[in-house]
Amino acid sequence: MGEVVDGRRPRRLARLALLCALAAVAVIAFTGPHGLLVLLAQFVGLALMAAGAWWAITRRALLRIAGAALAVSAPVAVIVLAYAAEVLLFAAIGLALWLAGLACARAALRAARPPRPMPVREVPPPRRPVLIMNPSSGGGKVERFDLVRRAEDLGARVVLLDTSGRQDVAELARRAVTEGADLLGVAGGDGTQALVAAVAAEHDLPFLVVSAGTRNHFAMDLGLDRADPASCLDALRDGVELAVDLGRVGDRTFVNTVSFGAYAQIVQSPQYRDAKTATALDTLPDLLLGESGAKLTARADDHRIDAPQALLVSNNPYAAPDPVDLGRRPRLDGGVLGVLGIRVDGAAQAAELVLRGDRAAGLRLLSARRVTVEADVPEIPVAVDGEALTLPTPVICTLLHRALRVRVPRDRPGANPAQQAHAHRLDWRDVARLALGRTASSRTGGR
Ligand SMILES: Nc1ncnc2c1ncn2[C@@H]1O[C@H](COP(=O)(O)OP(=O)(O)OP(=O)(O)O)[C@@H](O)[C@H]1O
Repeated sequence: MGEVVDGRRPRRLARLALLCALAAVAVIAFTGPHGLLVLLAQFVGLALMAAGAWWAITRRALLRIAGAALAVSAPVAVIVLAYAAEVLLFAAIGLALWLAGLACARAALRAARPPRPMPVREVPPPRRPVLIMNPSSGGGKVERFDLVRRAEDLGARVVLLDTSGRQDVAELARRAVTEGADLLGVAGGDGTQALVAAVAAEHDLPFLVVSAGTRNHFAMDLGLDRADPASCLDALRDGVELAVDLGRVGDRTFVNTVSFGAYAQIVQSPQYRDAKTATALDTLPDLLLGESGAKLTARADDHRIDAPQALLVSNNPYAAPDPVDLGRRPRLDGGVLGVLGIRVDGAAQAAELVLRGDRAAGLRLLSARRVTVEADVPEIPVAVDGEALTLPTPVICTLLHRALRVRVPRDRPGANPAQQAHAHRLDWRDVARLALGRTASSRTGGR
């Protein structure tokens, strides 16, 4: 299913992007020294905001309040300064032009290098599908979307989880296989998806994802509709198959992420479920300033990440940092883990992170086939697809390449290239090349 690419579209969009960017610069230049002063103040304001946020999360009592006050007042001060210097309107127009330029630049690169969709395979419909449904997921989406009746109408057998206790979901899935299931599916959160996906992969059975959880990150990156979980059931009658990777951490399977460090430690706390923000605010100062929590060292293939405060290992890398694609993976069949490590030691580094993004020294973005996490303690908290666990060190993460057959509906929003995440970082040199009618280079994000 090749898409016809109009060769002139990327060039037009790239020229429009450059025009918007130049117009933004011209508008600011037009305001003279006042405008330039406000522009400079914006960067200082951003740095102060980040420093204030750092103090707000790593200190307690008065220092915390002062930090929060700085984080809020810095951007307000920039707006007041722009107003006093009578350049507020021009600053707003300049910002709007700059954002429009960014949007056109991104669209130009996307048109020039459309994301390559994951290959699909034609398959006959299943005859004995079994779906495990969690009535508590997503605040009761199974009932709200009438998923049991709809699935049964399409010939599936539904196993409803009893959420009054903790059921062994993997065991339920294995029993369904013994009883002859030729497809396993889950309507529930990502943690439950991972448990059943492991059983499906073990038996080389197709797996069906119904986006009935709260976050549904796996469903999103498969291109499924998160707003309408019932649409995922279309895969039972008119489905196609994708072969995607499965992550392994120790002897467990994960579909999205494994998180180490501050986040994993916080979600372990018994108070976390009832009071998320209060627990995080209470624990973060000690965790981030190194007074509690294990000291981690990660090895991602040949790279070493020393003492990260937070480390995220993902089943395939996330898209290059971009406000539109943030939190999405362009593909799930690339055969590599994504690795993101953060180490921030003070307010100055927090400011650098905000101003320089993925170019900041405190942020490491890598891809690797194997990640080993060591610690100065025998066990560490690990969040696996959002589930809080404690694992013995060293913890090893690997990937099983294309180990899971996922049955998805033929028509799904994420199959549209315009909806797919982009793997490339926005580079204005590429946009300029496109505007001149040359092809953009094919660098990928990550370092
Ligand atoms: N194996 C299980 N047995 C019984 N109840 C379960 C089981 N797994 C989850 N639950 C219950 O179901 C609730 C919802 O869990 P689930 O992770 O499926 O959905 P969610 O939390 O809405 O989604 P997300 O994982 O995206 O946040 C949990 O709070 C838990 O009480």
